[in-house]
Amino acid sequence: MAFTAKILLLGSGELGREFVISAKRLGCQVIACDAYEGAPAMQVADGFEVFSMLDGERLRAAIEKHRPDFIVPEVEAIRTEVLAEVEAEGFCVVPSARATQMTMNRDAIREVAAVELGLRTSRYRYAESLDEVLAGAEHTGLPCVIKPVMSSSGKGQSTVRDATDLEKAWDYAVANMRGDRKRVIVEEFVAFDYEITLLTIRSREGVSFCPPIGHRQERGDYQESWQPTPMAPAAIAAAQDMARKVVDDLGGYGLFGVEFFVKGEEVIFSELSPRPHDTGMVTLISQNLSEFDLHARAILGLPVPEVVLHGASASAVILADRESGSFAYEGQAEALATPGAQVDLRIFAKPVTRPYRRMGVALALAEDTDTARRVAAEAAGKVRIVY
Ligand SMILES: Nc1ncnc2c1ncn2[C@@H]1O[C@H](COP(=O)(O)OP(=O)(O)OP(=O)(O)O)[C@@H](O)[C@H]1O
Ligand SMILES: NCC(=O)N[C@@H]1O[C@H](COP(=O)([O-])[O-])[C@@H](O)[C@H]1O
Ligand SMILES: [Mg+2]
Repeated sequence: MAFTAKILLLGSGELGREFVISAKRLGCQVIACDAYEGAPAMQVADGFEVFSMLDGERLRAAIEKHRPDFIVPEVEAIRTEVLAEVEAEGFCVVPSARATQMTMNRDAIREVAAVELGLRTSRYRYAESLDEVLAGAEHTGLPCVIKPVMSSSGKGQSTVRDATDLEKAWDYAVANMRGDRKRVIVEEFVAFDYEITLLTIRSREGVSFCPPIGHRQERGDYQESWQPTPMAPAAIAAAQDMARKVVDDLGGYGLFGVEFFVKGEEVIFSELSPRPHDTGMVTLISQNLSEFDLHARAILGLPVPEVVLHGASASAVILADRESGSFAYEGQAEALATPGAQVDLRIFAKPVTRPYRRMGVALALAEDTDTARRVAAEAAGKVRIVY
């Protein structure tokens, strides 16, 4: 078979699944990798490999076995030293080995953003012991947010309002971190008016942006997102300016999800993913090209036209509430018939459930954002996981 390019996907969750579909539509061959068999992206890929992305030897072996044209990270926690090595040997790491290295560790990207690029961020300190956590909280003040330097989707993250809870937050962060560095970031709690993800595309043609995505998080994990979200022109311009600086610094081609907090006139940089973002799943219904299509185009060196919004849209998550390896879905018909908007579903077909694990999303396209949010949430609520 003649493929346009061979892609090795590192991480095979729901974001990878949609990326595989986009890349395969453009004629790519995709080998999907993750730590467990039957991962969402593996189900739609040409081949798969099962190993931990943090296992450097297995990672290198997979790269040497498949010799892909593009290595596309889909998760944060990867043995990025191997990516730097293979990039030096001539492999193409998306968007760049440096981008994956910097964003995997909150301390690394924070230094780039706050120190090298001088972007506005929350006050912060790093800590490697309880004593350093206490000192960090002195510096940031309370409430503060404590996060392992390596984690995602809010894992190991907590907001501390009372100094007596700092020890619990430190223990929780250490118990839930990824990788082997016992280090946390202590951040000033930003009482923002709202937060956004600015999907930023860096391609051969330059840097471009999708309309800002608003979202709501619980336990550090996204619950619903919507697009567009009302934002003062000056605030959009400030966010775009910061996003451009960061992606130009990180380099390479692809789509990035750049996260900001907005408080009054102030736009505060939080962090970014050098890949499609979970809150960006709303683009599966809102845009002419989804964030996954845009990532694929930027990587492959194909034209990235201006994004056209179909209308006000929203996504809402479908979460599991317990551990199980035997379950089914019900209520899809009712969900898809929710009145007031065009509704769609993505069920990720993950093989097992866990409390709060994201199993699917409902999508809605409506007259206005409030309606889209309401319908998406209602539709998500109608999909039941029966154990
Ligand atoms: N300093 C802060 N002040 C106020 N809220 C915060 C702060 N840091 C994080 N949050 C809240 O927690 C959410 C998750 O934080 P963050 O994006 O840093 O975690 P994450 O684990 O990297 O999540 P993901 O991988 O899903 O992006 C933010 O979107 C925000 O709602
Ligand atoms: N915020 C990052 C994010 O949303 N990542 C997405 O979640 C998957 C892991 O899900 P799991 O924990 O249910 O296996 C990842 O593979 C990716 O698609
Ligand atoms: Mg985040």
